Amino acid sequence: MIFVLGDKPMALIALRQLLDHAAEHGYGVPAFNVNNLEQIHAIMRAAQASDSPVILQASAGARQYAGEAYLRHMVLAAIETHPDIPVCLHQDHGASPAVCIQAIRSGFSSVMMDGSLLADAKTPASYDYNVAVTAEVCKLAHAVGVSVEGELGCLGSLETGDAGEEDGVGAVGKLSHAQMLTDPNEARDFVARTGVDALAIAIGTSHGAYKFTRPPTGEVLAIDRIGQIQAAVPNTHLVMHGSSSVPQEWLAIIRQYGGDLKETYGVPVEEIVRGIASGVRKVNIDTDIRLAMFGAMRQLMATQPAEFDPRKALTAATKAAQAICQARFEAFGCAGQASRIRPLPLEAMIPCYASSHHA
Ligand SMILES: O=C(CO)COP(=O)(O)O
Ligand SMILES: O=C[C@H](O)COP(=O)(O)O
Ligand SMILES: [Zn+2]
Ligand SMILES: [Zn+2]
Repeated sequence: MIFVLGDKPMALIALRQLLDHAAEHGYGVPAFNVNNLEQIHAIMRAAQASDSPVILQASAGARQYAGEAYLRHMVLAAIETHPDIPVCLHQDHGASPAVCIQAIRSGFSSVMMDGSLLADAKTPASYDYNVAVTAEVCKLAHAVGVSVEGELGCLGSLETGDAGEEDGVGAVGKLSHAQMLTDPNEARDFVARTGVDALAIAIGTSHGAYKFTRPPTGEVLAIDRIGQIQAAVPNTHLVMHGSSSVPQEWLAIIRQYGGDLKETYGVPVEEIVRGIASGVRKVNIDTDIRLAMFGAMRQLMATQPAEFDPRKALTAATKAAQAICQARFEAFGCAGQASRIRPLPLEAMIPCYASSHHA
């Protein structure tokens, strides 16, 4: 949506328009979680420096942390400050249609209805439940031009069967491999029955810092399955959750300055790039920003013990996060794309959803 404040145009974009562009030009867009001013600064500065379009995503927890109005106004401030950067504001892991409706009311241009779990965000849901809630959200969101991401399969570790609930979004207890790997045939049926614009898939990634106990092989990170899913739903944009790379450099800094993080490995950037070549268009990243910010703050506080201005620690954190964001924009092929996109008003998107799936 291009709208004008004073003499400044500003660009909010629907996820569908952004990912259609990414599909057409063969790149992927990182979707970074935001909770506060510094994370938004870091992402927007990295986007500005690399001419990249942006997906800012907020969890229900983020809106609770910041407060709905604060979050909304901080994102509006980002859009006002960077009028030439298309910004998609996306609800991450909406646990129910109600959460998605609240996000739409807040001005989000995209919502995720995560119906792979029940509304408690813990209990694996039936396929029929997932289809029903996702189709309901598509009907309501598309009517006002807002895009929808659905999810099929539960995120979890193929190494252990644990779903890993540390971020408050994830199944409890053990899951079977069948629950943790998206089935291509089911994906075809799911897309046809719901009308989702983007589909989050389960391929062995999980949220948080503890994804793999050793650098992942194809046994525990099923990148090859992405191609099979894409062949079944060639016009649907695929989404990888739990896609932090868990940089060993930041783990080392956190440990050096007193942190207690165990040995762990994330999703290598080159594996994400392979996923993008197979149809992944949105790549969710939260943990990497958390690790970089926390590492930078620990380092600053340990090395400058006389300092007491919180802005010093937060500036170090912002710079560390910005570097991670910029590296991901560049690796995923986003750099240079922002200036090639003309965001449409959400109203103009309404007929696009009704027409056959994706251009
Ligand atoms: O998937 C995510 C948010 O939806 C974030 O994943 P990470 O925990 O790997 O950063
Ligand atoms: O999907 C999980 C994201 O990392 C958000 O986590 P959160 O619920 O702690 O904000
Ligand atoms: Zn889920
Ligand atoms: Zn996620």
